[in-house]
Amino acid sequence: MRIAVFAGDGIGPEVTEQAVRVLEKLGLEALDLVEGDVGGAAYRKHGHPLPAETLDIARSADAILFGAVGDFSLDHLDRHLRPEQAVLGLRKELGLFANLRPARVFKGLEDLTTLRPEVASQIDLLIVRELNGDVYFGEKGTRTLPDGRRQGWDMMSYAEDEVRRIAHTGFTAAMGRSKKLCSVDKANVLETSQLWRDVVIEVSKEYPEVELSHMYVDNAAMQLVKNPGQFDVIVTGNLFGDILSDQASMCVGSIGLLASASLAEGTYGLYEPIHGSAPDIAGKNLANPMATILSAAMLLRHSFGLEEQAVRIENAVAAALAAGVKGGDLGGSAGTREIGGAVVERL
Ligand SMILES: NC(=O)c1ccc[n+]([C@@H]2O[C@H](COP(=O)([O-])OP(=O)(O)OC[C@H]3O[C@@H](n4cnc5c(N)ncnc54)[C@H](O)[C@@H]3O)[C@@H](O)[C@H]2O)c1
Ligand SMILES: CC(C)[C@H](C(=O)O)[C@@H](O)C(=O)O
Ligand SMILES: [Mg+2]
Repeated sequence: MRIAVFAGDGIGPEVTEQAVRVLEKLGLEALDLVEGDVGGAAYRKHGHPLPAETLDIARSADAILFGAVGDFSLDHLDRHLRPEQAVLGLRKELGLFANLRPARVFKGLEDLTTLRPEVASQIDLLIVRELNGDVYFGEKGTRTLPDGRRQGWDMMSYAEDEVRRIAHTGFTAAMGRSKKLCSVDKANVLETSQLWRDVVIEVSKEYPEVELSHMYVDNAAMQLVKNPGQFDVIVTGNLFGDILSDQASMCVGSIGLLASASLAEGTYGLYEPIHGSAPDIAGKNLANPMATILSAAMLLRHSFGLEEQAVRIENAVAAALAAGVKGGDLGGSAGTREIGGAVVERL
């Protein structure tokens, strides 16, 4: 089992190191980890955030464990050279169209979220975010209008096949959970969203057991705070899914807890925490590595079918939290390495 490890920038290397410790401790047969450069780190070394060598490594592997990319000191570069292009490029080049972002409250954290405990404790949801389309990948630019004003523009679009395949992912996920799917859009304003809604309704005919609902994204943001327990699976576009998943992370305690899987057709996937490179805490042993460790669990489950080992990791994280092992993000004092060690001990 060949896993590409792309640690990236900021806290990326710190949190990835702990996830690798966990994977190594499991004693998996034929574990083959191969590192590659991405993001700002790759730009500084090779002049590109996603060098051809890295893409080759990704293609030679069965799955990718990804840390984070982003470096504010490189934000002046042309967009195609900015660190974030590494993760965007991998998603597009490798056809990673389905982004699964689960959020649930771990035992013992009910009092640590920014919601009231009785509200937060209801959360066990999955955001299915489309990852290859939307305003992220449309044409974009800046231009000067005839009257001299500068204008930035980004084209938002979804083609029906793009909506259809993520809708199937959403319905399939709902079938495996409590058979409730909420499609989030902005169909009251956007044509892109109206097509999204129409296609989701068409696809729903193939899943008569699933209860489908629709919600506008502004309301969804509000409902996630008011009554998040109402959601099971949410399916949504690239931009709305990005925003709602950061919001969901605080509803369960911290962005340092939310893992994700970015899946292609088949078993190939990229697995990463939903957070970024957190330059404000980088290099200080302050980052919570649990989101990355939980992403490694998703990797074992989705790309290798190793359900038992995935559950071992998830249980070890839950046990560490229940024992009070918490980083600064959760009001505790455990450092990145200590948290990694606490999980490893409990595997
Ligand atoms: N997939 C990715 O690689 C990815 C995702 C999001 C942002 N980014 C990039 O990361 C950089 C920073 O972006 P940002 O500040 O908006 O978002 P961020 O997620 O990096 O950080 C937001 C806040 O959350 C905190 N935080 C994040 N992860 C944490 C962890 N594991 N433990 C404890 N605290 C944590 C940070 O300290 C910060 O205060 C930018 O360059 C952005 O483009 C990359
Ligand atoms: C870094 C950025 C391109 C990325 C996104 O917007 O998808 C990030 O915010 C995420 O959630 O993975
Ligand atoms: Mg994001």
